Amino acid sequence: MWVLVIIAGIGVVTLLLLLFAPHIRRYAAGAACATASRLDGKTVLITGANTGIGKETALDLALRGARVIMACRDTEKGEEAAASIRAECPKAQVEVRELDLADTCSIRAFAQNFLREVHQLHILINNAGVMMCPYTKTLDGFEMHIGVNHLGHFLLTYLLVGLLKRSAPARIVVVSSLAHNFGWIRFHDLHSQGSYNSGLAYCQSKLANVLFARELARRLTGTDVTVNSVHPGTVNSDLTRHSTIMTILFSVFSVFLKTPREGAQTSIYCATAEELHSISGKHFSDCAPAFVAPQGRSAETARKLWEVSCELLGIEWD
Ligand SMILES: NC(=O)C1=CN([C@@H]2O[C@H](COP(=O)(O)OP(=O)(O)OC[C@H]3O[C@@H](n4cnc5c(N)ncnc54)[C@H](OP(=O)(O)O)[C@@H]3O)[C@@H](O)[C@H]2O)C=CC1
Ligand SMILES: CC1=C(/C=C/C(C)=C/C=C/C(C)=C/C=O)C(C)(C)CCC1
Repeated sequence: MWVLVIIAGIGVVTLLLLLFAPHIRRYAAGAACATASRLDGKTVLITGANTGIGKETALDLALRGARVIMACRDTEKGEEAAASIRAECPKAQVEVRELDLADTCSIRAFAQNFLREVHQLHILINNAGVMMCPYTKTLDGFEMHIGVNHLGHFLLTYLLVGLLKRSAPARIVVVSSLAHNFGWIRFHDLHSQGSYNSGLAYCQSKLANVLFARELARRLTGTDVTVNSVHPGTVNSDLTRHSTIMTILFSVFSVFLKTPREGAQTSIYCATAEELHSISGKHFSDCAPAFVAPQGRSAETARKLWEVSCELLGIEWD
C-alpha cells in the first residue's frame, strides 16, 4: 500500500516538474544584463576565465569589443577556451596569460609582464575560485580557499591598482557569493590549522571578498576606480569538482540552477552598466543591489582583514 502511495507521489512530482519545467527554467535563469554598452578600446582582465562564469564573462565582453585578457593557471585550457570564444565571435580580441593565484611568485611574474606589455586596464574581474577542496596549502603556506579566493586576488589587485587608476574610469568586480552569509573571518586561525571544514573555509573566503571590495572601494574614493562585489547565483559549473555529493546534486537539479552564461550576467552588469559608473562598495546579485550579511558590513573587520592580508603578503598598501 505505502509503496503504491510513494510511487504515485513520485509520479505526481515528476509530472508537475515536467509541466512547469519552462517556468522553473525561466525563474532559475535569474536576471539578464540588459545594458548594450560597447567596450571598444577598453582592456579587461578576468581571472579563471578558462571555464564557467569567467569564460562566459570573457565571451560577452569580447562581443562588446573589449580586448580581453584571460588569466588562467592552465594555459592549455585557457587557449581551448579562447579558441571556442573566437569560434563564436571571430573578431574577439582574446588572449591568454598564465596566472596561478595559489603562488605569489606567479602573481608577481604575471603582474610584472602585464605592466610591461599592457598599458591600460579598464576592468578587472576577480573571478577565479575554488570551493570545498580537501585541506591544502598554497605555495606560500596559505589555506587554499583564503589563499586563492582572497589573498591571491588581494595581491593581484595591489599590483595592478596603479594601472587601473591611470586608466580611469575603471572598475573592479569581485566575484563573491551568497555563501558569505555563512562565513566568519577566523582571525585566530585564518588558515584553519586548528580545525578545518571545507565548506566553512569557502564561506570565510567569500566573506573576505565582500569585505575586501568594501574596504578597497572606501580607499579608492575620488579615484574614479569603482569596486563592487557580486553573487552570481547558484551556477552549474565545475566549481563543485571537489565534492561528489554537490556534483551529483547540481547535475540532478540542474534545471533549478543557472547555466554559466546566466551566472555571468551580474559580473557583466557590474562591469558595463552605465548607471553604475559612480557606484562603489556595493554588492549585487541578479543585476540588482543585494543583501550583505552584518559580518560583511563591519568596517572594523574589513580594516583588520586588510591589515592581516598586507602582513601575510609582505606588502604595504595604504
Ligand atoms: N558556481 C556557483 O554556483 C557559484 C560560484 N561563485 C563564484 O564564482 C566564481 C567562478 O566560479 P565558477 O565559474 O562557478 O567555477 P569554475 O570552477 O567553473 O571556475 C573557476 C575558475 O577559477 C580557476 N582557478 C581555480 N584555482 C585557481 C588558481 N589557483 N589560479 C588561477 N585560477 C584558478 C579555475 O581554473 P581551472 O579550470 O584550471 O581549475 C577556473 O577557471 C568563483 O569565485 C566562485 O566562488 C559564487 C557563487 C556561486
Ligand atoms: C539545497 C539543495 C540545492 C541547493 C544548493 C545551493 C543553493 C547551493 C549554493 C551554492 C553556492 C552559493 C555556491 C557557491 O558559492 C540543490 C543543489 C538545488 C539540490 C537540492 C538541495
